[in-house]
Amino acid sequence: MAEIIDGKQWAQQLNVQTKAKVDDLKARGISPKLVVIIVGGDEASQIYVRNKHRKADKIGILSEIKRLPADTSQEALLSVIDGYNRDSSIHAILVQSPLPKQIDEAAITRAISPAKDVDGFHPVNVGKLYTNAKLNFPVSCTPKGIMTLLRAENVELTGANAVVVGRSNIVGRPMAALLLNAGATVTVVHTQTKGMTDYTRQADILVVATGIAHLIKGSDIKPGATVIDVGMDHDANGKLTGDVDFDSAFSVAGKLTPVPGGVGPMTIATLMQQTVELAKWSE
Ligand SMILES: NC(=O)C1=CN([C@@H]2O[C@H](COP(=O)(O)OP(=O)(O)OC[C@H]3O[C@@H](n4cnc5c(N)ncnc54)[C@H](OP(=O)(O)O)[C@@H]3O)[C@@H](O)[C@H]2O)C=CC1
Ligand SMILES: Nc1nc(=O)c2c([nH]1)NC[C@@H]1CN(c3ccc(C(=O)N[C@@H](CCC(=O)O)C(=O)O)cc3)C=[N+]21
Ligand SMILES: [Mg+2]
Repeated sequence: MAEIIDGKQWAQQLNVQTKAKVDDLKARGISPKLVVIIVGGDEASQIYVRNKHRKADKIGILSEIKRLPADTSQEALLSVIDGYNRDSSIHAILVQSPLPKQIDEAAITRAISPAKDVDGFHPVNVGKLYTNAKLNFPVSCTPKGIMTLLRAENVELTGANAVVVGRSNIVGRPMAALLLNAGATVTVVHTQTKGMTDYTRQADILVVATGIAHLIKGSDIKPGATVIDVGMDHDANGKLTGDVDFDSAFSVAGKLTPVPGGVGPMTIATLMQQTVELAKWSE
């Protein structure tokens, strides 16, 4: 039977540390500030944005939500970003994905100042991550939060066989880079992989980020493995669930994150942590 990784509890611990850092910065006259830009009315996005806003408030981070209509042009969004890039009271900018079709996400990613890129999506920051630069720079919050979880849980990273399911810019790719930098042997599998479960069954650490509910079953998992479920999916009844079939995984895995209460809270806590880091690095 797996040990359940309590992401909520580890997130709370991180938030306590972050709050102390906010208090320190404030005593020195710096008030960390995050701006979240949301284009259109995607309901799931609204929930995440509200959660982020509430958490920032509790920790003492200033946060602003900029809501733009769904028909906002790319030019108009670029000009909003430019305003925030120039505003020295703002330390962190997040443009919530997904964006409407008329907007080129990659162009938006490149427009955010790398120094305010709290998602770590800018090619300059991705390059630093991929080259394992010994510098201060932001990293995508979900995989960075997963590394914090793995370390908090004392999961051996050096020489571990790590398999990442999914290759998105937000989760799979930065996750693979972080695990590689930590000394794991990393395999990334995706929709074009032949015999995907031959790989997952070798994984000491299995991170699943596909958006496919219950894609990974207990029989796809190496006994005793640490399984990190990033998925935020909905089952047939519309209930929030993960990419891992929890019930069958539970009897095989060594450690397992639940959905909700696993990776999600760590993502938000890491966003807060990184907002404060950006404020500090900007001094
Ligand atoms: N908890 C959190 O903090 C966060 C949760 N999420 C959740 O994580 C999940 C993934 O998000 P994201 O990475 O943005 O999703 P994307 O849709 O951008 O990427 C999904 C990846 O999974 C791969 N994939 C899809 N189906 C399969 C399959 N059947 N077998 C193997 N690989 C497959 C895709 O492969 P290919 O490239 O070949 O198409 C793709 O690389 C979603 O449920 C999302 O809601 C996302 C961000 C943060
Ligand atoms: N630019 C950008 N950056 C992101 O980081 C980003 C994004 N766009 N688009 C959407 C995804 C998704 N995401 C989540 C954040 C928190 C929870 C979260 O708090 N989940 C809780 C609660 C879920 C609930 O109960 O609704 C949990 O899993 O326990 C989930 C998912 C960030 N994302
Ligand atoms: Mg896809």
